[in-house]
Parts: sequence; C-alpha cells; structure tokens
Amino acid sequence: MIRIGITGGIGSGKSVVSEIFHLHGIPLYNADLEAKKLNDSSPYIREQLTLQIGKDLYIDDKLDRKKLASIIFHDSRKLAIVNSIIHPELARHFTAWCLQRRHYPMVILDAALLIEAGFHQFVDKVIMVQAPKELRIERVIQRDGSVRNEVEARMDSQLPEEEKIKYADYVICNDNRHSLIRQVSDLMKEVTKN
Ligand SMILES: CC(C)(COP(=O)(O)OP(=O)(O)OC[C@H]1O[C@@H](n2cnc3c(N)ncnc32)[C@H](O)[C@@H]1O)[C@@H](O)C(=O)NCCC(=O)NCCS
Ligand SMILES: Nc1ncnc2c1ncn2[C@@H]1O[C@H](COP(=O)(O)OP(=O)(O)OP(=O)(O)O)[C@@H](O)[C@H]1O
Repeated sequence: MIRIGITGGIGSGKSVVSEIFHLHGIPLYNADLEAKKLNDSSPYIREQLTLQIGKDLYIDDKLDRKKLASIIFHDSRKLAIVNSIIHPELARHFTAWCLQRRHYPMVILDAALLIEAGFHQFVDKVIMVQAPKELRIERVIQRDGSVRNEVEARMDSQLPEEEKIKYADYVICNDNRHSLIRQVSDLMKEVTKN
C-alpha cells in the first residue's frame, strides 16, 4: 500500500485536492477532522488539555475550539504543549486507520502539519499544495468567516512554504490560474505508475 501525504499551508487547498483523490475511491484521512473527533472523545486529551491549558475548555463534553484557538495561536509555548498532547494520539489513530485499510493500493493523509508534526515519516510520498499568501488568506476568510489577523496568526505558527517544499516529492499549484483537476489527474497517473 502506498501512503500519500498531502500538505500545504492554511487555505492552500489541500482538502480540495484530497477530496479529488477521494472521488477516485482512494481512502482519505483528514487529520483536522480526526483531530477534532479525538479532542472530544479521548479522555487522555481532555485530561491533559484541562490540566495544562485551562479547566474551562470543555462544554458539555465538547472541546470549545474557538476558545482553544484564541489561546494557542497567540502563545507559541501553549501551542507547542497542545500539539505535543494531540499529535501523538493522532499518529496512533492514523496508524490503526491505515492497518484497517491495508488491502487498498493507496491511502491519502490530508494534514496541514504533516511536516511540523513529523507525520511525513508515516507516508511514502509527499504532495505539497501551494498558493499565494494573499489568496490563501482570502479563501480562509471566505470559508470560515474569520478575520485577517486570526488567519495570519495560524499562518505564522506553520512552517513557511519555502521550508515545507523541501520535503515535497510533488507540488501542485492552486493559484486559480493553473487547472487543479488537470494537475491532480496527471499526478494520480504519475503516483500510480511508480
Ligand atoms: C486549535 C483547534 C481547536 C482549532 O479548531 P478550528 O476548528 O478553529 O480549526 P481547524 O481544526 O478546522 O483547522 C483549520 C486550519 O487551521 C490550521 N491549524 C489547526 N491547528 C493548528 C496548529 N496546531 N498549528 C498550526 N496550524 C493549525 C490548519 O491549517 C488547519 O487546517 C484545532 O485546530 C485543533 O484541535 N488543532 C490541533 C489539531 C491539529 O494539529 N490539526 C492539524 C493536524 S495535522
Ligand atoms: N482552486 C480553487 N478554486 C476555488 N476555490 C478553492 C480552490 N481551492 C480552494 N478553494 C476554496 O478555498 C478554501 C480553502 O481550501 P481548503 O479548505 O481545501 O484549504 P486547506 O489547505 O485544506 O485549508 P486548512 O489548512 O485551513 O484546512 C475552501 O473554501 C475551498 O473550497
């Protein structure tokens, strides 16, 4: 089984690219989505976040994500603590997920922090989705209704594109000028050929 990691900065379009792969029947692990589920369901994460970040983070068994985000994206020490609590749990969950899908020829891991969290160790190939910074900011404002400085704070807590690209086997340019469908379809042929 070949495991493909798809990464890129916030708003680059990696979830859109991942969904195109998924439309071709390739199982998709969306790390953001799975982290959200784990944040609510894992007693270990709840205990550690409550202990190390704050005791009012959960409302009715659900993590208050807005509150956590407002704390961590302006405090790099707390961000590092949160990542160190959630990412190992996410890595274990992804490994078990892959095992259940071992009969598939390929799986996709969509992860914003593929490199930062060390998840690139768990994949065979890395695809990086790139887009200009301004366009990424506009997309996220439009998608989430967030304000510019919130998006920039998240951006600043991620590895810059020029660092991320060093880990990439393939690059997709999602700048609204190059056809996304064509690039993904060419890449799919390329990846399955090897
Ligand atoms: C902080 C939380 C509660 C905020 O939730 P929220 O619904 O606002 O954001 P969501 O999960 O949809 O993430 C949207 C985007 O924000 C960026 N982002 C999220 N978490 C992080 C982080 N820890 N560091 C840098 N960027 C991040 C990513 O680009 C992500 O795609 C949530 O993001 C979270 O639990 N983050 C830790 C899990 C994680 O690391 N996710 C990325 C897995 S690779
Ligand atoms: N080529 C495109 N054409 C039109 N809209 C796009 C394109 N690429 C992405 N978008 C839109 O931009 C927004 C951001 O894309 P997406 O959610 O895939 O980014 P992401 O890299 O997964 O972001 P995050 O790190 O926040 O999860 C979404 O609303 C998406 O529909």
